Amino acid sequence: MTPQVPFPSLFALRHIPHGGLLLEHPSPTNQGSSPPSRPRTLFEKIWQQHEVKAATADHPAVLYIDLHLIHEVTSPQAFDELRRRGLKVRRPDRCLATMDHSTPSLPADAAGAFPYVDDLARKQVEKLVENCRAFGIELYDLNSEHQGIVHVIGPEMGATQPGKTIVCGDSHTSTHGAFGALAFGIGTSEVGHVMATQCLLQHRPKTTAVEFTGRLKPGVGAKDMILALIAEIGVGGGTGQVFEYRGEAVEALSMEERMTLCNMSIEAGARAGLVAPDQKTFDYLKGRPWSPQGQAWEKAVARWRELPTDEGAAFDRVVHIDASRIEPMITFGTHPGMAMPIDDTVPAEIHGEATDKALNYMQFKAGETLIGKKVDVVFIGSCTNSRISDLREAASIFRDRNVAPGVRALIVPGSKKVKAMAEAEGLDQIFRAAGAEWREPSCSMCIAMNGDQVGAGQLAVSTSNRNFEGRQGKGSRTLLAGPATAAAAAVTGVVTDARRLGGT
Ligand SMILES: CC(C)[C@H](C(=O)O)[C@@H](O)C(=O)O
Ligand code: SF4
Repeated sequence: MTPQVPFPSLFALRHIPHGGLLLEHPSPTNQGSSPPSRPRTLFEKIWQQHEVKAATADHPAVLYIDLHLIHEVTSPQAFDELRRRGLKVRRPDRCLATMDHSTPSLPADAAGAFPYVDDLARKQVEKLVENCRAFGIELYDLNSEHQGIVHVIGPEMGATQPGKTIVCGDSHTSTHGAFGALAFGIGTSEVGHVMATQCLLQHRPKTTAVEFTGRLKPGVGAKDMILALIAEIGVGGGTGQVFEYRGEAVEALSMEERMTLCNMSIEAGARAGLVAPDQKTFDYLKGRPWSPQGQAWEKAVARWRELPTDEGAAFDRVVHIDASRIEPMITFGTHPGMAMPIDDTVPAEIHGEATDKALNYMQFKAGETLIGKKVDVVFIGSCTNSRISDLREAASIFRDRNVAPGVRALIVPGSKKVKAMAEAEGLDQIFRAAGAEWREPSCSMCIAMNGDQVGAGQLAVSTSNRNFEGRQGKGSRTLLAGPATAAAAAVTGVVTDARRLGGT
């Protein structure tokens, strides 16, 4: 019997902009857990391998967690709770901590002191050092060559691997799904729970296959794919779901682009996003510090090859997007679903929701184009777009050009490793010569917790993932876009379609 799919009304009422890229239908069959001989999805395989105890009528399932990523913002109360109860971290070897949110993007002074924005930020970071030491957890602190944004360093270190369950007290944990890991954000009390038990109580999500058919046009990337998807299905379109991104356009993406895609799954409300592991995944992971080595590597790859969704496996829902029709995207409003092709005009409503309140905040009018709007700040960074490929894309536009007068351009690599790689290639020289600021790894202006802010009323083009009111600083106005669009805005001083500039 086909179960009810829980969100048809949203789709029935929804306005489908840009010529209907999307067709949506529930797939014919769907059952709960059953014998392994039945074709299974990637999600089901990981879930079944990690279900310590199945859900009952009044109790969620108990799920074993392979990797717990930790940062300074959502861990202090969890550690306090362990202390209060006299508990240890059950598997410190399955935890990995870094500092990113409250950490300065400027280097230490000559005496080795870091320029924290305030005492709270300093205390948060110091507390993490103290807690990781006390509980025996590996930490990449500000002096470590491995430090960086939590969702950048996990994959980079090879800690993120196919088939793992990965959690972190952070909503963009979905990023790690790019490797075929079931990865999702958890709350602070759950952080404590996982620390103490290495398990988590979870309600089983539904599955959605997001099929990107066809190939992307030149000048269109993973950020555009995910913004196009969220614009189509809405910020609630993935609620209660795990997305599996599939199809030709997804297979063609690099691992870094797949991370960009999975990163913003949560912005559609999805619990997690997945891409099936393939040769690109294995090639990316081979030889990384946390990756299996020697014979263990061959065994792991053999196991990982079993993970992709079986032929004929059923999803609860299938969404089709024609990738060949996606244009470079930009947001115009105050959530990531308020996004449109960069050449379009600002709509008066989206998904049946009037946009007037958002447009009022953004100081835009329905019917106008954003092309040519004067920009104050450009931010290239965040766990969405701060990896080496993003910086290369941006550098190709900055090369032999200058940041436009009156524009502040801030470029923040996602990790120390990304920074070192970029510097080895001379990308920092390109950015600096253009007049951009080249910073130290941190979340920086994505969330404005470390003092890097967009001023009140200023308009920013940002490669990050959230454009909520005040997200980048009180009164800040954010346009989310990919690295090429952000770089093009920096060098022209206005919102620009990067394809018109060349260089990408
Ligand atoms: C601070 C943290 C809890 C938060 C999150 O969960 O995502 C942050 O990373 C964000 O991007 O808003
Ligand atoms: S870069 Fe931004 S979105 Fe990513 S973890 Fe940091 S604050 Fe959250």
